[in-house]
Amino acid sequence: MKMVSSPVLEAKSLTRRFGGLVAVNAVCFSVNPGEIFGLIGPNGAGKTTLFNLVTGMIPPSSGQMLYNGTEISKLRPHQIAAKGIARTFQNIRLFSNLSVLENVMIARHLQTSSGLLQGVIGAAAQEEQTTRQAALELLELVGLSDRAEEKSRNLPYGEQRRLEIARALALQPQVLLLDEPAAGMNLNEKHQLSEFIRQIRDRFNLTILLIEHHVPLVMGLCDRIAVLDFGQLIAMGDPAQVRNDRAVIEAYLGGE
Ligand SMILES: Nc1ncnc2c1ncn2[C@@H]1O[C@H](COP(=O)(O)OP(=O)(O)OP(=O)(O)O)[C@@H](O)[C@H]1O
Repeated sequence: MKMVSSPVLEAKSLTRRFGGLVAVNAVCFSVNPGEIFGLIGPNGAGKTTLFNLVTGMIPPSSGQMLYNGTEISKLRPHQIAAKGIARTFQNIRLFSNLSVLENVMIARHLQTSSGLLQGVIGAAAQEEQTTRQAALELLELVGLSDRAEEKSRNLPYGEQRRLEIARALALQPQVLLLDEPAAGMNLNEKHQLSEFIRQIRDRFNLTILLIEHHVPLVMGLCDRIAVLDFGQLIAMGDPAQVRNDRAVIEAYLGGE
């Protein structure tokens, strides 16, 4: 008999209003362990709002978000991150004056027992060394180890995006949310990114949600795709199902 695993994430009629606008409207979906789950839709469809709901940046107006079967909708963003849901942002958010290595180490400190303060004052030298080593390994993984001492603001855009992913991975998440990870990348970089996302999924046993406008990347990478339009989920399925869905073609793909 085939084992059916329970979902890592489950949205139950998740709704978010901004005044009269329903940015996310009674959205239901679940994401299985190890899936790469894509979220697409026209500008303003509610994709980032949905990410903000999953990560606790904003509370839902109604509905629930479950993580491993437990409701997380009322938790603060740092509590949700500590539980194992990490993210990157559409507009890169790095500590621009800190080095590449420090950007990753700071995230990692949040996960270690003695915490940020002790790490900074060096009270836990052993742990500091471990944190540094782990951060360097992550930089190696994203191909940035030779930029470790550079201030992050000096990196080109594509490298800043990869640094953001390294920083999110430093939280040792179970779930990783990527908001337009390929934005601003050329075709070759997009290809590499796609391969990289698969690699980190396999290596860290991640479940990945990603928002992405580049349709070929989404279709080639994702196991399943959800399509939002005006806050509503208009389709969900594997890439072939979504590509051939009439409502999706009308709302989104037709304009590509
Ligand atoms: N804080 C806010 N206050 C008011 N309206 C908001 C807020 N955040 C988002 N919205 C509105 O909610 C709708 C959904 O926005 P959202 O950014 O989630 O869309 P999106 O699908 O991520 O778009 P894009 O692809 O352009 O990033 C839009 O109409 C937007 O203007």
